[in-house]
Amino acid sequence: MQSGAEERCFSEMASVCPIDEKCASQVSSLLQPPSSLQDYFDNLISTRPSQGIKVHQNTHLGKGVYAEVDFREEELVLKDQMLVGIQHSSNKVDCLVCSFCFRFIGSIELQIGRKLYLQNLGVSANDCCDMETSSHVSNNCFDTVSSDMEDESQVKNHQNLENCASSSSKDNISLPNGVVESLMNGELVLPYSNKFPIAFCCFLFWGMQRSILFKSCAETDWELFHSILCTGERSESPSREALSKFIQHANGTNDIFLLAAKAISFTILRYRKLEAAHQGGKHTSPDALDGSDLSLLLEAWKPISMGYKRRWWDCIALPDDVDYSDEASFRKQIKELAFTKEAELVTRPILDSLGDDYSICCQGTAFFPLQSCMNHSCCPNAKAFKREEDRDGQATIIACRPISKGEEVTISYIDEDLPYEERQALLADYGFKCRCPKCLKEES
Ligand SMILES: C[S@@+](CC[C@H](N)C(=O)[O-])C[C@H]1O[C@@H](n2cnc3c(N)ncnc32)[C@H](O)[C@@H]1O
Repeated sequence: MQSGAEERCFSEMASVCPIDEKCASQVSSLLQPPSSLQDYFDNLISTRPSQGIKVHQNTHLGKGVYAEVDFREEELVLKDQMLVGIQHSSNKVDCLVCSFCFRFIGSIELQIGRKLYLQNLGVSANDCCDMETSSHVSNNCFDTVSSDMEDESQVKNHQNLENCASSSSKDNISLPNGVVESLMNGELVLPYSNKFPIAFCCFLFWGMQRSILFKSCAETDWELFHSILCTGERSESPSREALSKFIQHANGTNDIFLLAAKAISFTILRYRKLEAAHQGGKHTSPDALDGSDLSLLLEAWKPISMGYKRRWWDCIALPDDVDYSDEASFRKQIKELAFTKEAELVTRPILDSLGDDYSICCQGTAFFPLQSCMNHSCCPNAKAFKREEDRDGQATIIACRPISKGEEVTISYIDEDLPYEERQALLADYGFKCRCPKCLKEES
Protein backbone atom coordinates (compact mmCIF):
# COMPACT_ATOMS: atom_id res chain seq x y z
CA MET A 1 0.00 0.00 0.00
CA GLN A 2 1.37 3.45 -0.85
CA SER A 3 0.90 6.42 1.43
CA GLY A 4 -0.74 9.59 0.05
CA ALA A 5 2.67 11.30 -0.17
CA GLU A 6 4.13 8.35 -2.05
CA GLU A 7 1.20 8.28 -4.44
CA ARG A 8 1.75 11.96 -5.20
CA CYS A 9 5.43 11.30 -5.68
CA PHE A 10 4.81 8.42 -8.08
CA SER A 11 2.28 10.40 -10.07
CA GLU A 12 4.78 13.25 -10.39
CA MET A 13 7.31 10.67 -11.57
CA ALA A 14 4.93 9.56 -14.30
CA SER A 15 4.97 13.00 -15.85
CA VAL A 16 8.76 12.97 -16.24
CA CYS A 17 8.95 10.23 -18.85
CA PRO A 18 7.85 11.45 -22.30
CA ILE A 19 7.36 7.90 -23.59
CA ASP A 20 4.97 7.12 -20.75
CA GLU A 21 2.90 10.14 -21.75
CA LYS A 22 2.81 9.21 -25.41
CA CYS A 23 2.26 5.44 -25.28
CA ALA A 24 0.99 4.87 -21.73
CA SER A 25 -1.14 1.81 -22.49
CA GLN A 26 1.49 0.12 -24.68
CA VAL A 27 4.19 0.70 -22.06
CA SER A 28 1.92 -0.67 -19.37
CA SER A 29 1.25 -3.81 -21.48
CA LEU A 30 4.98 -4.33 -21.99
CA LEU A 31 5.52 -4.04 -18.25
CA GLN A 32 2.91 -6.65 -17.34
CA PRO A 33 4.27 -9.90 -15.90
CA PRO A 34 4.51 -12.38 -18.78
CA SER A 35 1.80 -14.96 -19.33
CA SER A 36 2.27 -18.55 -20.61
CA LEU A 37 5.47 -18.71 -18.62
CA GLN A 38 5.44 -22.49 -18.25
CA ASP A 39 5.13 -23.18 -21.99
CA TYR A 40 7.86 -20.68 -22.75
CA PHE A 41 10.37 -22.26 -20.37
CA ASP A 42 9.43 -25.85 -21.25
CA ASN A 43 10.05 -24.98 -24.87
CA LEU A 44 13.32 -23.21 -24.09
CA ILE A 45 14.64 -26.18 -22.09
CA SER A 46 13.79 -28.49 -25.00
CA THR A 47 16.24 -26.45 -27.13
CA ARG A 48 19.09 -27.00 -24.67
CA PRO A 49 21.35 -30.08 -24.76
CA SER A 50 20.84 -30.70 -21.01
CA GLN A 51 17.20 -31.25 -20.23
CA GLY A 52 17.09 -32.58 -16.68
CA ILE A 53 15.58 -29.41 -15.26
CA LYS A 54 12.27 -27.55 -15.17
CA VAL A 55 11.33 -23.97 -14.36
CA HIS A 56 8.48 -23.67 -11.86
CA GLN A 57 6.76 -20.73 -10.33
CA ASN A 58 7.69 -20.89 -6.67
CA THR A 59 5.29 -19.44 -4.13
CA HIS A 60 7.58 -17.04 -2.30
CA LEU A 61 10.65 -16.54 -4.52
CA GLY A 62 9.02 -16.21 -7.94
CA LYS A 63 10.47 -18.57 -10.54
CA GLY A 64 12.96 -21.27 -9.63
CA VAL A 65 14.77 -24.12 -11.40
CA TYR A 66 14.08 -27.68 -10.24
CA ALA A 67 15.84 -30.98 -10.93
CA GLU A 68 13.83 -33.43 -13.02
CA VAL A 69 16.46 -36.14 -12.55
CA ASP A 70 19.14 -36.98 -10.00
CA PHE A 71 22.47 -35.23 -10.61
CA ARG A 72 25.80 -36.55 -9.37
CA GLU A 73 28.37 -34.19 -7.85
CA GLU A 74 30.28 -32.38 -10.65
CA GLU A 75 27.67 -33.37 -13.23
CA LEU A 76 26.55 -30.80 -15.79
CA VAL A 77 23.12 -29.43 -14.88
CA LEU A 78 22.68 -26.77 -17.57
CA LYS A 79 24.38 -25.16 -20.53
CA ASP A 80 22.51 -21.93 -21.21
CA GLN A 81 22.82 -19.94 -24.41
CA MET A 82 22.73 -16.22 -23.72
CA LEU A 83 19.93 -14.18 -25.20
CA VAL A 84 21.91 -10.95 -25.35
CA GLY A 85 25.42 -10.28 -24.13
CA ILE A 86 28.37 -7.97 -24.48
CA GLN A 87 32.08 -8.27 -23.90
CA HIS A 88 33.31 -5.55 -21.65
CA SER A 89 35.30 -2.92 -23.52
CA SER A 90 38.33 -3.20 -21.20
CA ASN A 91 38.45 -6.93 -21.82
CA LYS A 92 38.81 -6.32 -25.55
CA VAL A 93 42.49 -5.49 -25.02
CA ASP A 94 43.13 -9.00 -23.80
CA CYS A 95 41.20 -11.16 -26.17
CA LEU A 96 39.57 -11.03 -29.54
CA VAL A 97 36.30 -12.91 -29.36
CA CYS A 98 33.28 -13.30 -31.58
CA SER A 99 30.71 -10.81 -30.38
CA PHE A 100 27.98 -13.35 -30.96
CA CYS A 101 29.21 -16.67 -29.56
CA PHE A 102 32.08 -15.20 -27.48
CA ARG A 103 34.54 -17.85 -28.58
CA PHE A 104 38.12 -16.81 -29.26
CA ILE A 105 38.65 -16.18 -32.95
CA GLY A 106 41.62 -16.27 -35.26
CA SER A 107 44.76 -18.06 -34.16
CA ILE A 108 46.89 -18.13 -31.05
CA GLU A 109 49.38 -15.98 -33.00
CA LEU A 110 46.72 -13.40 -33.80
CA GLN A 111 45.57 -13.26 -30.18
CA ILE A 112 49.13 -12.85 -28.89
CA GLY A 113 50.21 -10.48 -31.66
CA ARG A 114 47.18 -8.28 -31.15
CA LYS A 115 47.73 -8.09 -27.40
CA LEU A 116 51.39 -7.17 -27.88
CA TYR A 117 50.49 -4.65 -30.55
CA LEU A 118 48.06 -2.91 -28.19
CA GLN A 119 50.52 -3.19 -25.34
CA ASN A 120 53.14 -1.43 -27.49
CA LEU A 121 50.62 1.33 -28.09
CA GLY A 122 50.27 1.65 -24.34
CA VAL A 123 46.70 0.39 -24.15
CA SER A 124 46.08 -1.57 -20.98
CA ALA A 125 43.18 -3.72 -19.86
CA ASN A 126 42.22 -0.93 -17.50
CA ASP A 127 41.69 1.55 -20.27
CA CYS A 128 38.04 2.20 -20.73
CA CYS A 129 38.16 2.98 -24.40
CA ASP A 130 36.55 0.50 -26.70
CA MET A 131 38.92 -0.61 -29.35
CA GLU A 132 39.85 -3.20 -31.85
CA THR A 133 42.89 -3.86 -33.96
CA SER A 134 41.67 -2.55 -37.22
CA SER A 135 44.28 -3.71 -39.67
CA HIS A 136 43.41 -7.37 -39.76
CA VAL A 137 39.68 -7.17 -39.31
CA SER A 138 37.43 -6.64 -42.26
CA ASN A 139 35.13 -3.64 -42.08
CA ASN A 140 32.34 -5.66 -43.56
CA CYS A 141 30.14 -6.59 -40.61
CA PHE A 142 28.88 -9.63 -42.40
CA ASP A 143 32.35 -11.13 -42.72
CA THR A 144 33.24 -10.86 -39.09
CA VAL A 145 31.50 -10.31 -35.80
CA SER A 146 34.64 -9.62 -33.88
CA SER A 147 33.82 -6.01 -33.17
CA ASP A 148 30.76 -5.62 -31.04
CA MET A 149 29.43 -2.09 -31.39
CA GLU A 150 32.80 -0.51 -31.32
CA ASP A 151 33.29 3.16 -31.64
CA GLU A 152 34.27 3.46 -35.32
CA SER A 153 36.32 6.60 -34.88
CA GLN A 154 38.55 4.85 -32.38
CA VAL A 155 38.68 1.64 -34.36
CA LYS A 156 40.03 3.35 -37.41
CA ASN A 157 42.44 5.65 -35.73
CA HIS A 158 45.44 4.22 -33.96
CA GLN A 159 46.24 7.65 -32.62
CA ASN A 160 43.13 7.39 -30.50
CA LEU A 161 44.36 4.18 -28.97
CA GLU A 162 47.49 5.99 -27.90
CA ASN A 163 45.49 8.92 -26.60
CA CYS A 164 43.21 6.80 -24.50
CA ALA A 165 45.96 4.76 -22.89
CA SER A 166 46.31 5.57 -19.21
CA SER A 167 49.28 3.33 -18.47
CA SER A 168 51.83 1.46 -20.46
CA SER A 169 53.27 -1.88 -19.61
CA LYS A 170 56.72 -0.45 -19.05
CA ASP A 171 58.02 -3.52 -17.23
CA ASN A 172 57.54 -5.69 -20.32
CA ILE A 173 60.29 -5.90 -22.89
CA SER A 174 58.89 -4.81 -26.24
CA LEU A 175 59.30 -6.94 -29.34
CA PRO A 176 60.23 -5.31 -32.64
CA ASN A 177 57.13 -4.17 -34.55
CA GLY A 178 57.94 -6.54 -37.40
CA VAL A 179 57.64 -9.59 -35.14
CA VAL A 180 54.32 -8.40 -33.76
CA GLU A 181 53.01 -7.73 -37.25
CA SER A 182 54.05 -11.12 -38.53
CA LEU A 183 52.24 -12.73 -35.59
CA MET A 184 49.14 -10.81 -36.53
CA ASN A 185 49.23 -11.44 -40.23
CA GLY A 186 49.98 -15.14 -39.87
CA GLU A 187 53.54 -15.10 -41.24
CA LEU A 188 55.02 -16.18 -37.92
CA VAL A 189 53.73 -19.50 -36.64
CA LEU A 190 54.67 -20.30 -33.06
CA PRO A 191 56.02 -23.74 -32.20
CA TYR A 192 53.27 -26.21 -31.22
CA SER A 193 50.53 -23.64 -31.76
CA ASN A 194 48.63 -26.27 -33.76
CA LYS A 195 48.21 -28.12 -30.44
CA PHE A 196 45.97 -25.29 -29.28
CA PRO A 197 43.45 -24.84 -32.08
CA ILE A 198 40.90 -22.11 -31.68
CA ALA A 199 37.37 -23.44 -31.94
CA PHE A 200 35.39 -22.79 -35.09
CA CYS A 201 33.18 -19.81 -34.45
CA CYS A 202 29.62 -20.41 -35.54
CA PHE A 203 26.19 -20.40 -34.05
CA LEU A 204 25.07 -23.85 -33.17
CA PHE A 205 21.40 -24.49 -32.60
CA TRP A 206 18.89 -27.29 -32.38
CA GLY A 207 16.76 -27.52 -35.48
CA MET A 208 13.13 -28.66 -35.77
CA GLN A 209 14.19 -32.27 -36.14
CA ARG A 210 16.30 -31.96 -33.00
CA SER A 211 19.46 -32.18 -35.03
CA ILE A 212 22.28 -29.70 -34.59
CA LEU A 213 22.40 -27.02 -37.29
CA PHE A 214 25.13 -24.49 -37.98
CA LYS A 215 24.83 -20.93 -39.10
CA SER A 216 27.60 -18.38 -39.32
CA CYS A 217 27.80 -16.16 -36.27
CA ALA A 218 28.07 -13.12 -38.49
CA GLU A 219 24.85 -13.98 -40.28
CA THR A 220 22.97 -14.75 -37.08
CA ASP A 221 24.30 -11.69 -35.28
CA TRP A 222 23.27 -9.49 -38.21
CA GLU A 223 19.76 -10.97 -38.28
CA LEU A 224 19.21 -10.88 -34.52
CA PHE A 225 20.92 -7.69 -33.39
CA HIS A 226 23.48 -5.97 -35.48
CA SER A 227 21.59 -4.79 -38.59
CA ILE A 228 20.03 -2.04 -36.47
CA LEU A 229 23.11 -1.19 -34.43
CA CYS A 230 25.76 -1.28 -37.16
CA THR A 231 27.59 1.98 -37.75
CA GLY A 232 29.87 0.50 -40.40
CA GLU A 233 29.61 0.37 -44.17
CA ARG A 234 26.50 -1.78 -44.19
CA SER A 235 24.69 0.41 -41.68
CA GLU A 236 20.98 0.74 -42.33
CA SER A 237 20.57 3.31 -39.59
CA PRO A 238 18.82 6.53 -40.67
CA SER A 239 20.82 8.39 -38.00
CA ARG A 240 24.22 6.79 -38.04
CA GLU A 241 25.86 9.76 -36.35
CA ALA A 242 23.49 9.64 -33.38
CA LEU A 243 24.01 5.89 -33.11
CA SER A 244 27.80 6.34 -33.15
CA LYS A 245 27.51 8.98 -30.43
CA PHE A 246 25.38 6.65 -28.33
CA ILE A 247 27.91 3.81 -28.70
CA GLN A 248 30.77 6.16 -27.90
CA HIS A 249 28.94 7.38 -24.81
CA ALA A 250 28.15 3.83 -23.65
CA ASN A 251 31.74 2.74 -24.15
CA GLY A 252 32.90 5.71 -22.14
CA THR A 253 30.44 5.40 -19.28
CA ASN A 254 28.71 2.06 -18.74
CA ASP A 255 28.43 -0.59 -21.42
CA ILE A 256 25.23 -1.92 -19.85
CA PHE A 257 23.67 0.61 -22.25
CA LEU A 258 24.99 -1.53 -25.12
CA LEU A 259 23.34 -4.59 -23.62
CA ALA A 260 20.07 -2.67 -23.38
CA ALA A 261 20.48 -1.51 -27.00
CA LYS A 262 21.01 -5.11 -28.08
CA ALA A 263 17.89 -6.24 -26.20
CA ILE A 264 15.88 -3.49 -27.91
CA SER A 265 17.23 -4.18 -31.39
CA PHE A 266 16.57 -7.90 -30.84
CA THR A 267 12.94 -7.04 -30.02
CA ILE A 268 12.52 -4.67 -32.99
CA LEU A 269 13.97 -7.20 -35.44
CA ARG A 270 11.76 -9.98 -34.06
CA TYR A 271 8.79 -7.64 -34.30
CA ARG A 272 9.57 -6.87 -37.95
CA LYS A 273 9.76 -10.56 -38.78
CA LEU A 274 6.45 -11.28 -37.07
CA GLU A 275 4.89 -8.26 -38.75
CA ALA A 276 6.15 -9.37 -42.17
CA ALA A 277 4.70 -12.83 -41.61
CA HIS A 278 1.32 -11.46 -40.47
CA GLN A 279 0.84 -8.41 -42.65
CA GLY A 280 2.84 -9.02 -45.77
CA GLY A 281 5.75 -6.85 -44.69
CA LYS A 282 3.83 -3.61 -44.05
CA HIS A 283 5.63 -1.45 -41.46
CA THR A 284 3.74 0.72 -39.02
CA SER A 285 5.22 3.38 -36.84
CA PRO A 286 5.22 2.59 -33.11
CA ASP A 287 3.06 5.69 -32.60
CA ALA A 288 0.31 3.99 -34.53
CA LEU A 289 0.41 0.62 -32.78
CA ASP A 290 -3.07 -0.81 -32.82
CA GLY A 291 -4.22 -3.91 -30.94
CA SER A 292 -2.79 -6.47 -33.38
CA ASP A 293 0.54 -4.66 -33.74
CA LEU A 294 0.82 -4.44 -30.00
CA SER A 295 0.23 -8.16 -29.64
CA LEU A 296 3.05 -8.74 -32.15
CA LEU A 297 5.27 -6.39 -30.17
CA LEU A 298 4.43 -8.25 -26.96
CA GLU A 299 5.28 -11.53 -28.68
CA ALA A 300 8.58 -10.09 -29.95
CA TRP A 301 9.42 -8.81 -26.46
CA LYS A 302 8.49 -12.10 -24.77
CA PRO A 303 12.00 -13.60 -24.34
CA ILE A 304 13.17 -10.39 -22.66
CA SER A 305 10.01 -9.99 -20.62
CA MET A 306 10.48 -13.49 -19.17
CA GLY A 307 13.47 -12.25 -17.23
CA TYR A 308 12.35 -8.68 -17.00
CA LYS A 309 11.70 -7.17 -13.60
CA ARG A 310 11.03 -3.46 -13.44
CA ARG A 311 12.48 -0.32 -14.90
CA TRP A 312 15.87 0.85 -13.73
CA TRP A 313 14.66 3.63 -11.45
CA ASP A 314 12.10 1.32 -9.88
CA CYS A 315 14.47 -1.55 -9.08
CA ILE A 316 17.90 -0.02 -8.44
CA ALA A 317 18.96 -1.01 -4.91
CA LEU A 318 18.51 1.68 -2.31
CA PRO A 319 21.96 3.04 -1.31
CA ASP A 320 22.97 2.52 2.33
CA ASP A 321 22.68 6.21 3.13
CA VAL A 322 19.09 6.55 1.88
CA ASP A 323 16.41 5.84 4.44
CA TYR A 324 13.45 3.66 3.38
CA SER A 325 11.11 6.58 4.16
CA ASP A 326 12.91 8.57 1.43
CA GLU A 327 12.66 5.81 -1.17
CA ALA A 328 10.02 7.48 -3.32
CA SER A 329 11.92 10.75 -3.64
CA PHE A 330 15.19 8.87 -4.28
CA ARG A 331 13.56 6.95 -7.14
CA LYS A 332 12.08 10.16 -8.48
CA GLN A 333 15.53 11.77 -8.56
CA ILE A 334 17.03 8.76 -10.34
CA LYS A 335 14.24 8.83 -12.89
CA GLU A 336 14.72 12.53 -13.49
CA LEU A 337 18.40 11.89 -14.08
CA ALA A 338 17.49 9.43 -16.81
CA PHE A 339 15.24 11.89 -18.59
CA THR A 340 16.76 15.29 -18.22
CA LYS A 341 19.69 16.86 -19.97
CA GLU A 342 20.85 17.91 -16.49
CA ALA A 343 22.25 14.38 -16.12
CA GLU A 344 25.23 15.23 -18.29
CA LEU A 345 25.87 18.34 -16.21
CA VAL A 346 25.95 16.23 -13.06
CA THR A 347 27.94 13.29 -14.38
CA ARG A 348 30.43 14.96 -16.71
CA PRO A 349 32.64 16.59 -14.02
CA ILE A 350 32.63 13.32 -12.07
CA LEU A 351 33.54 11.28 -15.13
CA ASP A 352 36.20 13.80 -16.07
CA SER A 353 37.77 13.66 -12.65
CA LEU A 354 37.76 9.87 -12.67
CA GLY A 355 39.61 9.89 -15.98
CA ASP A 356 39.88 6.73 -18.02
CA ASP A 357 39.85 4.25 -15.16
CA TYR A 358 36.30 4.39 -13.93
CA SER A 359 35.03 1.20 -15.50
CA ILE A 360 37.88 -0.83 -14.12
CA CYS A 361 35.88 -3.58 -12.38
CA CYS A 362 33.33 -4.50 -15.00
CA GLN A 363 33.85 -7.58 -17.15
CA GLY A 364 30.85 -8.02 -19.38
CA THR A 365 27.17 -8.64 -18.99
CA ALA A 366 24.68 -11.02 -20.50
CA PHE A 367 21.16 -12.18 -20.00
CA PHE A 368 20.88 -15.97 -19.75
CA PRO A 369 17.19 -16.85 -19.82
CA LEU A 370 17.42 -20.09 -17.81
CA GLN A 371 20.31 -19.34 -15.50
CA SER A 372 18.55 -16.13 -14.53
CA CYS A 373 15.67 -18.24 -13.16
CA MET A 374 18.02 -19.84 -10.62
CA ASN A 375 17.51 -18.59 -7.10
CA HIS A 376 20.36 -17.86 -4.75
CA SER A 377 21.29 -19.93 -1.73
CA CYS A 378 24.14 -19.46 0.73
CA CYS A 379 24.34 -23.27 0.81
CA PRO A 380 23.94 -23.87 -2.95
CA ASN A 381 23.85 -27.27 -4.63
CA ALA A 382 25.19 -25.97 -7.97
CA LYS A 383 27.71 -23.44 -9.23
CA ALA A 384 28.44 -21.49 -12.39
CA PHE A 385 31.73 -22.98 -13.48
CA LYS A 386 33.65 -23.16 -16.78
CA ARG A 387 35.25 -26.52 -17.39
CA GLU A 388 38.15 -26.97 -19.79
CA GLU A 389 35.74 -27.77 -22.61
CA ASP A 390 33.47 -24.77 -21.99
CA ARG A 391 35.05 -22.29 -24.35
CA ASP A 392 31.92 -20.69 -25.65
CA GLY A 393 29.89 -17.87 -24.21
CA GLN A 394 27.31 -20.17 -22.67
CA ALA A 395 26.63 -20.29 -18.96
CA THR A 396 27.63 -23.63 -17.49
CA ILE A 397 26.01 -24.84 -14.28
CA ILE A 398 27.55 -27.81 -12.50
CA ALA A 399 26.24 -29.71 -9.48
CA CYS A 400 28.53 -29.02 -6.51
CA ARG A 401 26.96 -31.86 -4.53
CA PRO A 402 24.47 -34.59 -5.44
CA ILE A 403 21.05 -33.11 -6.33
CA SER A 404 17.96 -35.28 -6.02
CA LYS A 405 15.06 -35.26 -8.45
CA GLY A 406 12.52 -32.64 -7.34
CA GLU A 407 15.06 -30.54 -5.43
CA GLU A 408 15.47 -26.86 -6.32
CA VAL A 409 18.75 -26.10 -8.12
CA THR A 410 20.37 -23.10 -6.45
CA ILE A 411 23.57 -21.18 -7.06
CA SER A 412 25.31 -18.56 -4.95
CA TYR A 413 25.36 -15.00 -6.28
CA ILE A 414 28.04 -14.03 -3.74
CA ASP A 415 30.82 -15.58 -1.64
CA GLU A 416 28.65 -17.81 0.54
CA ASP A 417 31.45 -18.32 3.10
CA LEU A 418 31.24 -14.74 4.30
CA PRO A 419 29.61 -14.03 7.70
CA TYR A 420 25.83 -13.56 7.79
CA GLU A 421 25.83 -9.74 7.99
CA GLU A 422 28.24 -9.38 5.07
CA ARG A 423 26.20 -11.77 2.93
CA GLN A 424 23.03 -9.81 3.63
CA ALA A 425 24.78 -6.56 2.76
CA LEU A 426 25.98 -7.95 -0.57
CA LEU A 427 22.58 -9.43 -1.39
CA ALA A 428 20.86 -6.16 -0.52
CA ASP A 429 22.70 -4.83 -3.55
CA TYR A 430 20.80 -7.40 -5.60
CA GLY A 431 17.65 -6.01 -4.04
CA PHE A 432 16.58 -8.85 -1.75
CA LYS A 433 16.93 -10.28 1.74
CA CYS A 434 18.08 -13.88 1.57
CA ARG A 435 15.54 -16.48 2.66
CA CYS A 436 17.75 -19.53 2.11
CA PRO A 437 17.84 -22.24 4.83
CA LYS A 438 21.29 -21.13 6.03
CA CYS A 439 20.22 -17.51 6.46
CA LEU A 440 16.90 -18.39 8.07
CA LYS A 441 18.80 -20.51 10.59
CA GLU A 442 21.45 -17.87 11.29
CA GLU A 443 18.86 -15.12 11.53
CA SER A 444 17.06 -16.76 14.45
C1 LIG B 1 18.05 -14.06 -10.77
S1 LIG B 1 16.47 -13.93 -10.11
C2 LIG B 1 16.05 -15.58 -9.76
C3 LIG B 1 14.71 -15.91 -10.34
C4 LIG B 1 13.56 -15.22 -9.70
N1 LIG B 1 13.04 -15.99 -8.59
C5 LIG B 1 12.47 -14.91 -10.71
O1 LIG B 1 11.30 -15.13 -10.42
O2 LIG B 1 12.79 -14.44 -11.80
C6 LIG B 1 16.85 -13.24 -8.53
C7 LIG B 1 15.65 -12.79 -7.74
O3 LIG B 1 15.00 -13.93 -7.13
C8 LIG B 1 14.70 -13.67 -5.76
N2 LIG B 1 15.58 -14.53 -4.93
C9 LIG B 1 16.52 -15.37 -5.40
N3 LIG B 1 17.10 -16.04 -4.39
C10 LIG B 1 16.55 -15.58 -3.25
C11 LIG B 1 16.77 -15.88 -1.86
N4 LIG B 1 17.66 -16.77 -1.44
N5 LIG B 1 16.00 -15.22 -0.96
C12 LIG B 1 15.08 -14.32 -1.34
N6 LIG B 1 14.82 -14.00 -2.64
C13 LIG B 1 15.55 -14.62 -3.60
C14 LIG B 1 15.02 -12.22 -5.53
O4 LIG B 1 13.84 -11.49 -5.79
C15 LIG B 1 16.05 -11.91 -6.59
O5 LIG B 1 16.04 -10.56 -6.97
